[in-house]
Amino acid sequence: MRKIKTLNNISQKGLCLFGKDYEVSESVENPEAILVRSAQVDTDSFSELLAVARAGAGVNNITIDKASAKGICVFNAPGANANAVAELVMTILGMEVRHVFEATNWVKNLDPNDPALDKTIEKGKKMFSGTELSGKTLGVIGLGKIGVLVSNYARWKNMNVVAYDPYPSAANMHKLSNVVSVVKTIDEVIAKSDFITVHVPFIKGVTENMLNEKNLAAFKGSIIMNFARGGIVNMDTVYKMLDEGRLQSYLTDFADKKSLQNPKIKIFPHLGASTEEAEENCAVMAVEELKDYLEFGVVRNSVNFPPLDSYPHAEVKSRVVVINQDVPNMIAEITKVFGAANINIASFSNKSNGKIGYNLIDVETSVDDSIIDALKKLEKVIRVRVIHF
Ligand SMILES: NC(=O)C1=CN([C@@H]2O[C@H](COP(=O)(O)OP(=O)(O)OC[C@H]3O[C@@H](n4cnc5c(N)ncnc54)[C@H](O)[C@@H]3O)[C@@H](O)[C@H]2O)C=CC1
Ligand SMILES: O=C(O)CCC(=O)C(=O)O
Repeated sequence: MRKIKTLNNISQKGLCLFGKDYEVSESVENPEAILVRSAQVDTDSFSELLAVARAGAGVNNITIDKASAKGICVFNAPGANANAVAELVMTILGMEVRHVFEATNWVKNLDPNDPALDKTIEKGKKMFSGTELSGKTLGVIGLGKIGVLVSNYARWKNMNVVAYDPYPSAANMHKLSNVVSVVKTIDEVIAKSDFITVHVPFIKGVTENMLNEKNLAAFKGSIIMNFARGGIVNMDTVYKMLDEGRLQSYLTDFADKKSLQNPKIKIFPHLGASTEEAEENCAVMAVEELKDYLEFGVVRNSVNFPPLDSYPHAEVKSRVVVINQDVPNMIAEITKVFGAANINIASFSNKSNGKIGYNLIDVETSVDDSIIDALKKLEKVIRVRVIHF
């Protein structure tokens, strides 16, 4: 029985794919794999752990470096919740420029017994007169799965879009509307935008404080949105800009203590991915990734291991998975162990990503413990396991 620990609420649509050979619950001890959304995972706390799957995009809640050092594969679910976030961002932006949050709140707090209620409402609505999105410029920082969708939705609303991403992927760029203006610096986005939205991962020391006092000095627009992660936009700068009237509002999925008190900051409860569709998509993708990894050693959508998507052919009896540091001569060292034991290798697949070397060695016989021990003894080998068919 394979043991899977779930943290957070994971959609049944994904969980039911595990099947009868899996014990899946929050209370599982010594799990082989963890399925998580936003909870913190310290991979060093689980001695048997082979893999962690994030049913979502951001992996800053998982100790990736510790995981790599122990040969634990970490997956995410790229794009599976992107539409949910993109729709929410555009919805909230549309509501904000029309002052919908304040307006509905004002109506709700009127005296229900006021005989002139209709008149009061008609008279008061001028307080909430807004602007339109059409013709305004949206700055998009990060053109990944979410940023591209946000850009395209903004174009459909007849907005101008100016966007920046230092590492755009071809797959994402092919999906981007060809009238989006892609610029080479974040400063250009800031200078040209009426509204800014960020869609990059939080990476300490890299995207941390990516929007800050220095570059936001050039912002002449009114709204900044952060539905990516707290820490990407420098909050001291936001408070200062709001106080000085240089910013109308800050809309975010991530609260900090001080922001709760500020009426110009609208905070949502990390709501971006909370749709039935996104939760199902993420859970299904994450469970499929975990099952393929545990049952076949296949690596798809890992954030720390190289991709290796190869199933064994019908005669294969054992698949040996060797995870090593990505240094020269490892393939020779590994194959030598099989040669010395006079075992024919039916198939050898190897991929590396500069940090991790990942090998799948298929044989048509069983593999005894002495081979595994010899592989484990190789310097720079991090982890070895055998999958029997
Ligand atoms: N509020 C919520 O519920 C959700 C929040 N998120 C957050 O949104 C982030 C983005 O999600 P996706 O678009 O799905 O991820 P993605 O991986 O498809 O896109 C991220 C983009 O950021 C870019 N990027 C990386 N480093 C950068 C840097 N230093 N400067 C500028 N761009 C950089 C990448 O090149 C990539 O194009 C996630 O990492 C996560 O933190 C994601 C889903 C739900
Ligand atoms: O699972 C969630 O609700 C959060 C989603 C998220 O932040 C992500 O996918 O990065």
